[in-house]
Amino acid sequence: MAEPILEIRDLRKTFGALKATDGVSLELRPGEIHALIGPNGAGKSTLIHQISGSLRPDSGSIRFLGQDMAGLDMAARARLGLGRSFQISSLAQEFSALRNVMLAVQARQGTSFRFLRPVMSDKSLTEPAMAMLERVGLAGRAHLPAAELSHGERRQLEIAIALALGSKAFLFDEPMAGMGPEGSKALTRFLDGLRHEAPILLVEHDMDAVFALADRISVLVYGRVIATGTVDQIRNDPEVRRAYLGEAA
Ligand SMILES: Nc1ncnc2c1ncn2[C@@H]1O[C@H](COP(=O)(O)OP(=O)(O)OP(=O)(O)O)[C@@H](O)[C@H]1O
Repeated sequence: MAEPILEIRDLRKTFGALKATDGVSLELRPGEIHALIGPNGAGKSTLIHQISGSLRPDSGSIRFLGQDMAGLDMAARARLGLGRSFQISSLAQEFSALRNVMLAVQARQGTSFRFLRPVMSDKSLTEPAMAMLERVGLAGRAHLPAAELSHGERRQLEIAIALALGSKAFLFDEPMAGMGPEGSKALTRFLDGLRHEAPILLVEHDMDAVFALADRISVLVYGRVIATGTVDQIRNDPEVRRAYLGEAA
């Protein structure tokens, strides 16, 4: 089997007496969407924060592309290709969608002396940025300020930025939240294709999206993974049904 892109071993994080992450191990493999589901407060976001580097684990290890992430901050992890779905507030709201993606292209190129040229006519930035916007279906909105985009369009823009940064794996924390049914369907189709570019660790409450997309699902309850398996295995797991899915699954 191919080497995992992301490998988490026995991760632990407590907040006072609360074991928010209680010995979690999981892997993200090339080409897969691995969904992380579980009830409110199970510790899904806490896990994502530890992987992205905004929260330090008490113990355990996180390896990305074979490298130990301990001691690396969020920016260093992003530079290595760990793409997080950004908080919407991190978009430069007054800048156009195109300009937002150009900033990411520029960050990846790490070029200097850029200031000698007018940025918006610099094709080495505009062309790749426009290509990313086309990929996520936002080319027609390229010149609108981020602030004027709809909720769903901002999500698409965040993904374009993650792509422009050259992400080798994506961490998405509830990308469907706040999307209408049409937006969710469109994003589901998009994520379906995105897995071939880079695998996705997907935290999501929308079970239709999870069941449509996931190659594997891990179920987190009280900070512990109680099951990992395919959609069918998880749907038919009696413990999962009891703890989370109920009889509706
Ligand atoms: N900074 C913090 N300090 C103290 N407790 C925290 C902190 N962050 C999270 N928690 C607690 O850790 C537990 C896990 O929270 P977390 O947000 O990771 O759950 P979740 O599975 O993402 O929930 P949801 O599905 O509602 O987003 C919760 O009991 C939460 O109250």
